[in-house]
Amino acid sequence: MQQTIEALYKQALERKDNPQEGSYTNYLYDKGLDKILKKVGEEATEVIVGAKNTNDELIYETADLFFHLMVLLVEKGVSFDDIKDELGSRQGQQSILHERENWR
Ligand SMILES: N=c1c2ncn([C@@H]3O[C@H](COP(=O)(O)OP(=O)(O)OP(=O)(O)O)[C@@H](O)[C@H]3O)c2ncn1[C@@H]1O[C@H](COP(=O)(O)O)[C@@H](O)[C@H]1O
Repeated sequence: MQQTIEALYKQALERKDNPQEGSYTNYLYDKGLDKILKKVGEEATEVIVGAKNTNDELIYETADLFFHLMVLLVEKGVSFDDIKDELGSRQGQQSILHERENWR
């Protein structure tokens, strides 16, 4: 079974709107922003360590980081569309940069 990052975001949003008993996501919301930021920092570090070890470890830690990032976005009231818009706005910029490099 596969899970998209957007579906992960929606799940995190659903937990915010409808808290569930025993939910790890709700545990993070209850602890607050500093706890979520601490987890994002830890998971980002674990991605770096994982990348130095094995791809299996890198994949595992990346999934952890994505999950905690989605919780952070929900906590801060940033929508997934905000991220998609930002990424979309860079697509054009990137090709302009490449064109400039090709002129040199
Ligand atoms: N993708 C994830 C996911 N990735 C990681 N984790 C949790 O993140 C935690 C990270 O482990 P750590 O050892 O770093 O943390 P810990 O020691 O358990 O807890 P801390 O006190 O350090 O926060 C684990 O408890 C994992 O279960 C996740 N928890 C939930 N999800 C998704 O969110 C959905 C809803 O989950 P609940 O909110 O728990 O119902 C799930 O069905 C999943 O799809």
